[in-house]
Amino acid sequence: MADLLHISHLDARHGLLPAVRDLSLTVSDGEAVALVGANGAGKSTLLRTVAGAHPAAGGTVTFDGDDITGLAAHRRVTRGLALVPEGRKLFPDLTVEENLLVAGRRARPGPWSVDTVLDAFPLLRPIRHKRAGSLSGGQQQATSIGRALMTNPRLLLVDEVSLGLAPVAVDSVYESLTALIADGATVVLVEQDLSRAMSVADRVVCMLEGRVVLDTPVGEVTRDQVTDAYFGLGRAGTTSAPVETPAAHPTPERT
Ligand SMILES: Nc1ncnc2c1ncn2[C@@H]1O[C@H](COP(=O)(O)OP(=O)(O)OP(=O)(O)O)[C@@H](O)[C@H]1O
Repeated sequence: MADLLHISHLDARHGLLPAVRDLSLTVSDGEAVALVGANGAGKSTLLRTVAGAHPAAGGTVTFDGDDITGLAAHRRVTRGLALVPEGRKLFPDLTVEENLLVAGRRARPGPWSVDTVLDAFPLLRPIRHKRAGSLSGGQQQATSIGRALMTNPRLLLVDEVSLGLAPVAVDSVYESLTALIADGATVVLVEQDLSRAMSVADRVVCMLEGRVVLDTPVGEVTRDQVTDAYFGLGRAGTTSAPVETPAAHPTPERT
């Protein structure tokens, strides 16, 4: 598989606070990567920096062979990068369909249209004329992913896929995501539910304090090894239960 995204020695800050530190990562065409890590590990900042929504303080982002480190976010969209942001960020007064159509105005040529999005996310079909602000969390997440698909991305970055969703909504969103991945979509998804993440991804990348501490094919790592990396326990290979630390997310386990 060819490299689609290559991140090299990337730094990103919030004021003086380093959120992403000297981070290097490659995503190949057709790969599904689960990006995991505790609260504050830098996952959202990394995705936002790749999408151009946050400035890089150092390093480079190369997409399909071109250095896009200084490129405006909307130009990255036209090159095929789409971000589903944390918190969905829909237009609450527009309907589902209108939210999709707005994104479609920046679309690259490709298979995605309102109809194909509604096929991929059947839960949206009966509510296509409802205001986005009136939807449940799961409906909003599906709309937000659909909106990103409308740009016909080559790489889909999805932040916090299941955060705040009811279990039945998580099932539904993942059913659609799984089908997209099976269809060959290139996806990086940030997910706090490790089991979920590992069930759909080819590779798992774990961040801790702005750095990658684990980057491995899903089939070559146990859930406990990922949990250890997640908590910075440095004892990958053991099968001991996770230990709560103040920096850790309270619910890495799927309940
Ligand atoms: N807008 C901001 N202003 C200041 N600091 C920020 C801001 N956003 C994030 N940070 C800080 O940057 C670091 C990385 O945060 P980031 O949100 O990227 O991590 P994360 O892994 O996505 O965590 P979470 O799961 O909580 O979203 C944290 O220390 C966080 O407090």
